[in-house]
Amino acid sequence: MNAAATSMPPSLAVAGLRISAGGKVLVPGLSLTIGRGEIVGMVGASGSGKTISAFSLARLLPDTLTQSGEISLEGERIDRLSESEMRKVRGGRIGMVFQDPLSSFNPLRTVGSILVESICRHQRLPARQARELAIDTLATMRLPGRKASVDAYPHMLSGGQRQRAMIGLALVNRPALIIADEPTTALDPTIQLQILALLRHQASSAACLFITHDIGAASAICDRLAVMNEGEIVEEGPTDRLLASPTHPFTRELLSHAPGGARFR
Ligand SMILES: Nc1ncnc2c1ncn2[C@@H]1O[C@H](COP(=O)(O)OP(=O)(O)OP(=O)(O)O)[C@@H](O)[C@H]1O
Repeated sequence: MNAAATSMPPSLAVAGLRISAGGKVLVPGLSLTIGRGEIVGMVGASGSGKTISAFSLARLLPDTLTQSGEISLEGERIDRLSESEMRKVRGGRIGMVFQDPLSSFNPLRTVGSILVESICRHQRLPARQARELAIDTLATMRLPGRKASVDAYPHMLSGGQRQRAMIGLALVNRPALIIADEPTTALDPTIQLQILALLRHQASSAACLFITHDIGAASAICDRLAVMNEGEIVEEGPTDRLLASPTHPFTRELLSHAPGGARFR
């Protein structure tokens, strides 16, 4: 790594993130750093705080939850931005992939028009160029028949194709950070592998936070794992090291319950 690269701030740096619901503290003080091109898997049992932590990075928590703490994207404190400034960050510098693209995509809009709108808003390209970029992006995501996919409505695509389109939408504006929350949980295992490989390959220049309860899926694509329990990261380390020699009792328990363990490696 050269001197310029080492002096660059990480893509994401979180320090002292605290999330509460009324008087109840759900996440007491989370700190996490993700470098450019790195994929970090946040794993843990249901209710351990993975989703609320991920959503808080994009400031997407419901009004019933409050957050504090520092969130920096490429060195810029985004926790200090106004809501209207955050709207430019979401979909632009932060791309998001959720479990169920059918409920995230507007059913009345073609997949292409959803991409075009996002490209025009964040890259300020004219509509014609935006449509070309949408077509190219969907082709890169290996959706069939170039123009057929761009003009398809979400319900016309299979679950796997929809998820590819959602990854395309998350990546099209070349974000600094991708938040992928259980992106393959609803898909069958053979498709899961393809989608994870696509995410790994296409997200190569962004930082990616991959939320899952499936340690096998995390081990397939993550450089590092962060194990969550009751709102705290109890263990963090390179994927191979953490899977081979977990030190925290909760990590050991999580691994012992993983069906097939790290089955993709
Ligand atoms: N809107 C809310 N109001 C109050 N508490 C909430 C709210 N949303 C989530 N919680 C609580 O926050 C905690 C963490 O929830 P979260 O959804 O982040 O867990 P998770 O690790 O993502 O679980 P899962 O794998 O089941 O999605 C849980 O105790 C949950 O009940």
